Amino acid sequence: MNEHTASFALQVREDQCIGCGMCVDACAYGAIRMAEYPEIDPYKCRLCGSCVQACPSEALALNEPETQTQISGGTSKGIWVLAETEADGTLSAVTKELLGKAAVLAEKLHQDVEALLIGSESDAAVSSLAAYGAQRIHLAGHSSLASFIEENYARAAVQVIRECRPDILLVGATPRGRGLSARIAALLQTGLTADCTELDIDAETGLLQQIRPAFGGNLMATIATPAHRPQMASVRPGVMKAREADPALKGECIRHDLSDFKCDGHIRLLDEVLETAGGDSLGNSRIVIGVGRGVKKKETVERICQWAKRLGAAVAGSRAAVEAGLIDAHLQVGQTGQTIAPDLYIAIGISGQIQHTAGIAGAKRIIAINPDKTAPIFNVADYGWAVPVEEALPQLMAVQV
Ligand SMILES: Cc1cc2nc3c(=O)[nH]c(=O)nc-3n(C[C@H](O)[C@H](O)[C@H](O)COP(=O)(O)OP(=O)(O)OC[C@H]3O[C@@H](n4cnc5c(N)ncnc54)[C@H](O)[C@@H]3O)c2cc1C
Repeated sequence: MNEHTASFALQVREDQCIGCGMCVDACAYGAIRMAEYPEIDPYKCRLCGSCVQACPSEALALNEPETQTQISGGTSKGIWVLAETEADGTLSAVTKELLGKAAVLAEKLHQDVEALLIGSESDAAVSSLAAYGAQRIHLAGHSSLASFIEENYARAAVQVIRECRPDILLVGATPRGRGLSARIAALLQTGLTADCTELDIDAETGLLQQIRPAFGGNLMATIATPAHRPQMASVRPGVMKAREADPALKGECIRHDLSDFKCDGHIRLLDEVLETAGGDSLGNSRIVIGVGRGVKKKETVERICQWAKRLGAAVAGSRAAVEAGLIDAHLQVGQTGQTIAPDLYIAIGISGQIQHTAGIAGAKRIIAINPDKTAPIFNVADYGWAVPVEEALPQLMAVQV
């Protein structure tokens, strides 16, 4: 067997290999190179099994359970958070929130909170990670990680994770984190529960309970990863609570040697374009006005936008409002849109289906404006006004702020 078999699911039985090279031809990913025996690149191999089928001498075999058990060995330790930074190098809000939850989990498991920061060694981010509770900060720096390329970041993360074997890895379900976490989980052959709304530890088994809405929000599913490590979960921004930062806290910094790190090579960054669509500002706004299908007219949405400007509020919308062309898709709030936690959410013409309210669960106060008194939005609203938007808006706009 070659060197990959201990940590990789595709085995090469050298004593059976006749050196025909049919596996090389069969591989659609260019993952096999013929030396004396086939050499598998674990980063390129997708475990599709084409080479196994093509091999006339049964010299290749997929051995998933054995590999996964080995990765899952009993030595996994540490609640890790995959840190994400903003363009200015500061820590993203979701990273702080995940560190807050990691501290709660770590206390239950008597383990440490650790953070993995890829590509950046920004002092601000490192001291911030420590201040928010990371006891150990793993830095994975390399020239090819200066810009975010998902494939390269995933490989770097996997290299460090294989070395340190964390028990749990939490990732922000941001546009970056979603793709990255999926790649990391696939490379490590472990499970990943995306978009968790709650995390806990099972008192009996010590397993991470990964809780999220399922079947269109009709039930809450609790998912566990009993046989693989790390147990991976992604969490949307705004769902968990960050703990207070303590600048006096100092974390241990561990720089990982990635000198022999090989980047994917398939993807080259040609240009970076600044995203100005405004979706980010939604997450940072203290007041958000949600537009629903009940608003009906574009002109009414424009008037709501004028009112929002006066209030210093951002405007978002329901999926039905997006589908009706009233609101841009990147401003959709809910299960398949953004999760927000403003101080005040004003829902206008929104019925309040679970798929929408899943995105505003963290809002401190909710005001609902809807002529239908039986609309479910009133069940979650702190204040309700059962009038049509056409009647409410002129009165709201007349109020001096
Ligand atoms: C898998 C899945 C994922 C989904 N993800 C999301 C998601 O991320 N976000 C999301 O929002 N939805 C999502 N949905 C859709 C969701 O189920 C609802 O269909 C949607 O939220 C309804 O939007 P709405 O409240 O604007 O429209 P409606 O349900 O049509 O409600 C319109 C409301 O406007 C009121 N109204 C009528 N006239 C007026 C008036 N003149 N003034 C004021 N109010 C008025 C009505 O009384 C009604 O309550 C998802 C659905 C599925 C199945």
